[in-house]
Amino acid sequence: MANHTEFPVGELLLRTYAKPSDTNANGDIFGGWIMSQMDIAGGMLAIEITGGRAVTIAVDAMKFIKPVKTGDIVCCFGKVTRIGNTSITIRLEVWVKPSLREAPSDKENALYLVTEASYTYVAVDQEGRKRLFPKPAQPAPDRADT
Ligand SMILES: CC(=O)SCCNC(=O)CCNC(=O)[C@H](O)C(C)(C)COP(=O)(O)OP(=O)(O)OC[C@H]1O[C@@H](n2cnc3c(N)ncnc32)[C@H](O)[C@@H]1OP(=O)(O)O
Repeated sequence: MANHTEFPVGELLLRTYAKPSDTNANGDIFGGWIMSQMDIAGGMLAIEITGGRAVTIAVDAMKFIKPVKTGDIVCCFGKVTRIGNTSITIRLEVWVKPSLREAPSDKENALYLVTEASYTYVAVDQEGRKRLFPKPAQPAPDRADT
């Protein structure tokens, strides 16, 4: 997978927080909940870029790097890495800002990478059949990259 950097890839697509109801018996957040947030985040970008309905066809290279705790602020960043005829692939990263209760110092309060993956979406019509979509004139904005 891509090299890890100090900064998130692409733009901020979704920001939420992890609730006690999203935890497993160890008190860590379920991987499935994180995958779901990533799917929602990438799906919104896919709809924007393909100009209509889009469905998830594949998830690749999913890696859970660090656990997420209850109260953590969960930020999904994404960047389009491939545009096909009917599909697009988006690299998604989840970065966490620890719960303020547990992060007394500035350093501990910094964002850190917890999960990464590539999600592929297919543009579909109202009947759920794949559809062609016009390719964007230029790559999607990459506001978080400097
Ligand atoms: C099961 C669920 O409920 S999952 C949750 C939500 N997702 C869904 O419901 C999607 C269910 N899947 C489907 O309905 C169908 O697979 C469809 C309509 C999305 C696509 O059906 P098909 O016409 O058979 O797709 P096809 O195999 O031709 O692939 C379409 C595009 O996806 C790409 N693709 C297919 N498989 C993969 C894969 N494993 N990884 C990456 N891209 C893939 C193809 O390369 C093609 O892209 P391109 O046109 O840009 O070159």
